[in-house]
Amino acid sequence: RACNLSACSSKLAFSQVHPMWQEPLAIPGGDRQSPIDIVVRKSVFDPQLRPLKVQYDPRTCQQIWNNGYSFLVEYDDTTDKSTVKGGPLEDQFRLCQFHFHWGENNAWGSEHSIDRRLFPAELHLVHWNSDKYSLFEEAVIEENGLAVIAVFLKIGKRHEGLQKLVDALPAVRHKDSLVEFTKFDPSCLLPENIDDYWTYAGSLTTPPLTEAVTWIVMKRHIEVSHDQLAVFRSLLFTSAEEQVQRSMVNNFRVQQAVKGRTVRSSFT
Ligand SMILES: NS(=O)(=O)c1ccc(NCc2ccco2)c([N+](=O)[O-])c1
Ligand SMILES: [Zn+2]
Repeated sequence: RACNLSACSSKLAFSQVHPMWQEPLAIPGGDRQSPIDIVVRKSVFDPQLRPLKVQYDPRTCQQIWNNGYSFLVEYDDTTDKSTVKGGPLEDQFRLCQFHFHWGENNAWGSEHSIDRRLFPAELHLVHWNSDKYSLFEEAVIEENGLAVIAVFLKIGKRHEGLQKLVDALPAVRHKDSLVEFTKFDPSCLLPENIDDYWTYAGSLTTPPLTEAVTWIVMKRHIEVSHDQLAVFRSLLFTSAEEQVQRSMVNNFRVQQAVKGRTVRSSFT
């Protein structure tokens, strides 16, 4: 075991962090890109925003895989068992996956920021409009196709619910690795209060960057321990076959221009 590890460590020459991907020159539309900095004093309270209604069934949880950008926990979205509605949403949206973005240290890592404050990591719960479309792939190109709930992570006490996920990560260390992962209820990753949020019209933050997302950014963060987040950083961008392994860190996109958009708040 020890000798294998030493052979393994000599093979893994860790290079410095590369930009995750080249920002494309032409972006579809380009006037509602994500992520953004949310300037609190410029956000507009909208009393018509209703409370979010989140209904997740842990039995729809299927697998975890490393797609070379992040690790994704994927849900069975062939029925309306795990959904979100209300809030800024006119329709019902089905949960298809959740993933995170994080930094190489605790000073940064989130994609959105609040008055320029960055967090060490950010959770994205991705849903697609199942009232209007029949597949995620159809919804991802429509302007009202997706709804992503974003939750900031702060370093603090250990998050008991997250630990089951953290324990599964070594099995998906390399890009394209996948393991079965079941009976995980992602509502344990939501803050107690989900009534206070900001919402704005934006895009996917990785290719294809389509402007299909109603963003719902939670005002309240959740806490995870330093050690739990360190396991996220033990993942790799690279597949097992690649000579040079690169740590999966700083997998966030640079912030984009607000371009006249209004960020609404559900609270005063
Ligand atoms: N950081 S995010 O929540 O905006 C985001 C980004 C990309 C994708 N997917 C990339 C994609 C879509 C179609 C083909 O490939 C997803 N997602 O799939 O949930 C979410
Ligand atoms: Zn994301």
